[in-house]
Amino acid sequence: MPKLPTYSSRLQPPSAVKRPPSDNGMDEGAVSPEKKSKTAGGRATQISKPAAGRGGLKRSFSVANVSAVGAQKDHSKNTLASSKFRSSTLNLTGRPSSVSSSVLANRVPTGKSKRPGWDLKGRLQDMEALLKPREVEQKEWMKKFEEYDTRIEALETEKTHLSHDLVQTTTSYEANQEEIENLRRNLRKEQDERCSEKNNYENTIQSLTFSKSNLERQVNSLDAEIAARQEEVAGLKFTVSELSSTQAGMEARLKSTESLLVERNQQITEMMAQIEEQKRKIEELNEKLQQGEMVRRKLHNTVLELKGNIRVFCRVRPLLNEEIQNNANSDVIHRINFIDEHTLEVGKGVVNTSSMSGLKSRGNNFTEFAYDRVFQPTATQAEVFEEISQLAQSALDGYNVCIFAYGQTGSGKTFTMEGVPNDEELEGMIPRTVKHIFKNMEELESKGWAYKVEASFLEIYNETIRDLLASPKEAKNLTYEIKFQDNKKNEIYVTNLKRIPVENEGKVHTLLNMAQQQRAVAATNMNEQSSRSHSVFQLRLSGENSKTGDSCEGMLNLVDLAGSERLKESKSEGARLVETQNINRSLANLGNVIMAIGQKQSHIPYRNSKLTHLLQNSLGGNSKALMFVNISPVEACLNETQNSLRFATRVNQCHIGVASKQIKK
Ligand SMILES: Nc1ncnc2c1ncn2[C@@H]1O[C@H](COP(=O)(O)OP(=O)(O)OP(=O)(O)O)[C@@H](O)[C@H]1O
Repeated sequence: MPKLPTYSSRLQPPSAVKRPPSDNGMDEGAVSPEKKSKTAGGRATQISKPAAGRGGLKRSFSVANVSAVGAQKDHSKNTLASSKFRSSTLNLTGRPSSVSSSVLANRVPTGKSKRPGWDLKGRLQDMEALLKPREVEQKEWMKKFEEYDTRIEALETEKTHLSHDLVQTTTSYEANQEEIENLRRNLRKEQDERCSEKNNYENTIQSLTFSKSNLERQVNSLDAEIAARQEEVAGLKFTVSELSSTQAGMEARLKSTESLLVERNQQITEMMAQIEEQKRKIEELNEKLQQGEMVRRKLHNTVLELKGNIRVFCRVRPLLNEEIQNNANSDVIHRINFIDEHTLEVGKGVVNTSSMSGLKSRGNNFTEFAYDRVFQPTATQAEVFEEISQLAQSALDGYNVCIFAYGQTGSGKTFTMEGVPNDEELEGMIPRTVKHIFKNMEELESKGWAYKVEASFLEIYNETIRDLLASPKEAKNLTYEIKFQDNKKNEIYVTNLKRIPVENEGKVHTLLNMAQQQRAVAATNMNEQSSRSHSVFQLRLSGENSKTGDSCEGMLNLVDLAGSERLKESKSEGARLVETQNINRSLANLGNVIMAIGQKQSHIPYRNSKLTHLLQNSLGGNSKALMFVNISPVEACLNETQNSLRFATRVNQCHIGVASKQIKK
């Protein structure tokens, strides 16, 4: 495309020419004053600028009055006119401009000489000749400009249309975008809904599938059940038919049974009569049994009476380990001869063990002692109890029974009475008696006897009574005195002393353990030894016979006496001396009481000691007593042994009368 002609600042387009607003939004009036002033000063500024938006069309023009880029078509027309005019501008100095000169130089007819200065006419002709092609050229240019203008106008119009289209397109694009967005949103919503619907359907399908499989299973089991029922029905049908035939047989048998029944009824009536006869016989036998029991009791009592109401058993304990060592490692007892099961002899002579008979022969200075029974060191607890078990029976029959162990300290009294705790073989007379009593109580139950058992356990130390079944806290500030229950019954009791009901054998063991603990506490607190006190275990047995209406009340006293050392032998002093004196006094009084009873004295000195006072009812005429005299086999104890044996002999010689049964009133 040809370049647009430039405008000369000096050849401005007519001011009347109407100019459109510039492309960049600035109209002619928007030309800065600075530029206007510059233009007014006649100074022209050449600006060469690409005509943007005009299809790459470039124009070069003066900005004397027009500063806007991309002038409109009117403006273009004016500028073209100016350009035509400018092109023909002459240098007023009489010389053509450099461009025009060359052009003119080109137009001056070659071969003609240069007109002289004065030939103005000629020169004017030359110039007109030169201008003529210019005018033609100018017309062409004008035509071209007009074409350009038309084209520009068309382009402008097209542009306007395009802008309008663009706006419309943008609007519709935006509307479309919005609609698309809406559609997308709707689509997403729809997708979500469909998705949740799909999940719901899937869940429903799953549960339906599960239900279906369940139902299938049910159907299967029902099918199986139906099959089983059908089988059952078939079986039942078979059974019914069988039963029907059986029924027919049964009916036939029933008829025969009925006749048999009549026969049997007759037999039963006969048997009933026989049973009545048997019952009568049983009652007769029961009566005889009761009478037999009474006879047994009487005979039992008579046997004991024949044995004597106070009996004495002597028990010699074995040498203990330490004593064996001191006895030249021998368990041979040198100072005691066992003659038979009733007799022994004790002395300082030499025992001859080499006699032909095998029996130890009597040496010099031996004294013989005879008792109801003599137990050698080898005698077991069970063997000893065998001999006293009848006394336990007497307590159940309603007698007062007293079993006591007498002997010096360490002679085996406690071993005999209590034995070794928790060792069945070595348990002593108290636990064995209790066991025997409860066993007999059970047997007597079948004969109509029911018993109530109460236990007390006390200790007499220095003539003071202490309750071994009461804790120190319970016993605090309590005094224990021996009193008569009432004058009629003559029953002795100790004030504040605990009486604990005993339902079984086990309870008695608990009480024995409790008593042992109390003794241990007392021993620690008061620096005393158990051997320095008398301990008395009492069992009250009240029986009633629901068949015969009989009743009885027995009392069993099991006494472990304090050591019987003589004052001289004990060499005690101070508090121990007082203890020993008290013990000796009470033991001597026990002997005196027994003597007085034996001699049937009018006054029995029961009240001279707490022990005899307490045992008054069990040492009197209507009681049965047994004394163990416990003997130590140690040579060094020989004197005490002899003293004990002498005391026991005195007791053994007493006849304390005929025991009488205590009938409960
Ligand atoms: N028959 C026996 N068999 C075996 N050991 C016995 C026998 N008798 C007593 N003993 C033992 O001899 C020792 C003294 O016995 P025990 O304590 O019974 O004498 P005690 O006369 O009660 O003395 P204390 O008056 O001091 O209470 C104990 O170790 C005991 O186990």
